[in-house]
Amino acid sequence: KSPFVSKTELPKYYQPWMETARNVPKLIDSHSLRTHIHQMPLLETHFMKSHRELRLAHLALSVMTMGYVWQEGDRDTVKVLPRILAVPYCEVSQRLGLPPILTHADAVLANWKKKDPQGPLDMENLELLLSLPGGESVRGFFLVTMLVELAAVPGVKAIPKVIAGVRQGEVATVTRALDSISLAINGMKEAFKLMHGVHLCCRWKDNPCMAEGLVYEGVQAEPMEFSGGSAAQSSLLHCFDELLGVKHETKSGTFLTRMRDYMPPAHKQLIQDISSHRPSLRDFVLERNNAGLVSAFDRCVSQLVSFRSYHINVVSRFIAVPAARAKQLRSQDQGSEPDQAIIGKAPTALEERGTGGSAIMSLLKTARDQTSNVTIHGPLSSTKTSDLTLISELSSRLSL
Ligand code: HEM
Repeated sequence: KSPFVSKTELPKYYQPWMETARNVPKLIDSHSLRTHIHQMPLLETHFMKSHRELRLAHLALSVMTMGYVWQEGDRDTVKVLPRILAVPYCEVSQRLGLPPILTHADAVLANWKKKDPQGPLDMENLELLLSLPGGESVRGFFLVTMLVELAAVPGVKAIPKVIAGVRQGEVATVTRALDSISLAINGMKEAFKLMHGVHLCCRWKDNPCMAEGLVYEGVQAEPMEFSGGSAAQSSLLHCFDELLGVKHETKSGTFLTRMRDYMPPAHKQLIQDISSHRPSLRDFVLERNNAGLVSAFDRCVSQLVSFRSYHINVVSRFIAVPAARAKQLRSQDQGSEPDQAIIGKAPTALEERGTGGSAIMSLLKTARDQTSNVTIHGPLSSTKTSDLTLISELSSRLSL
């Protein structure tokens, strides 16, 4: 079987889950999802055998849980997830080694299918298996992120070639494999350009609307806390960072390391394997001091920096600027009608976290700058210019 196929159906026994999960946006619209979930049967999880079935079940249970918690927006969240969801959700999560919350591995990696199975993997021919309220913007957000993942595939496949080449001392093999990686990272940035909106997945960790976390009824009496879905949970950049020897400083490093607990264990293991190989790629490049090899290495770093710069621009455009604008309007407290529209659309998550906006921008910027530090021929001059204008425009608004 091709690895690029998501499971789209569960055994018939699980129909109540799949039917409810497919209707989450509609049931939220009619404010009836919670009532609907209370009427579902408590299902056993042992009829699911394969990894892909479990991944689809995790996705379905995650979507229902997100809908259940946020049905009334962030003003009326719940403190307890009923056992009908909580018990099977935690069982499935445990079998997969994933936390019981919607992760990148659910919303993006296990959540798509081709409309025409013979057709291409592109936006027109892809659809989500399950969605959340937000229509086209949710579709675009998850599917474009999936296309970014897809663009990275030749790069990920080249990593073992780099490692083998380093072990065997083959400069030409390593150079060629590094070229595939920089090409793939460039492709990731190109795919990212299809992104036209945002969707913030909510969390019950460090979230003022759910300061006490969430009790998973029938699992444990104490509330649990989990971070929300984010592409920081994608293994891609972690893999490339480890290969190139990028060392993240304490704060962003702690965050990124925590995000690895939100990945399927095999992904986390891959990152660890890449990081533990010796001699390290960077040491090999320094030791051989071959001009072609050094520039292939530096091109990879440069592409990774450029991807992170583009990401910073996207986050500025879609989150930080609208959040700052909405905050400003809200503090004036009497917006005109168009102003109210801006307030309504802005992602409140950042505003309400107070310093959250600037903390996130600073985390992203630090991660980008740490990447730039691993070049052999010194920090990259081109890296800081592309988002400089936006950042300085933002600085005044967000006191970065
Ligand atoms: C509209 C699209 C996107 C927005 C608004 C966005 C937003 C964010 C935010 C706010 C963070 C900070 C950490 C957090 O709160 O989780 C973050 C981190 C991160 N995001 Fe995105 N993101 C987007 C798309 C993507 C895509 C498509 C990728 C690549 C697959 C990606 C990869 C990352 C990575 C790797 C981090 C960790 C920081 C780093 O390693 O540089 N993001 N993103």
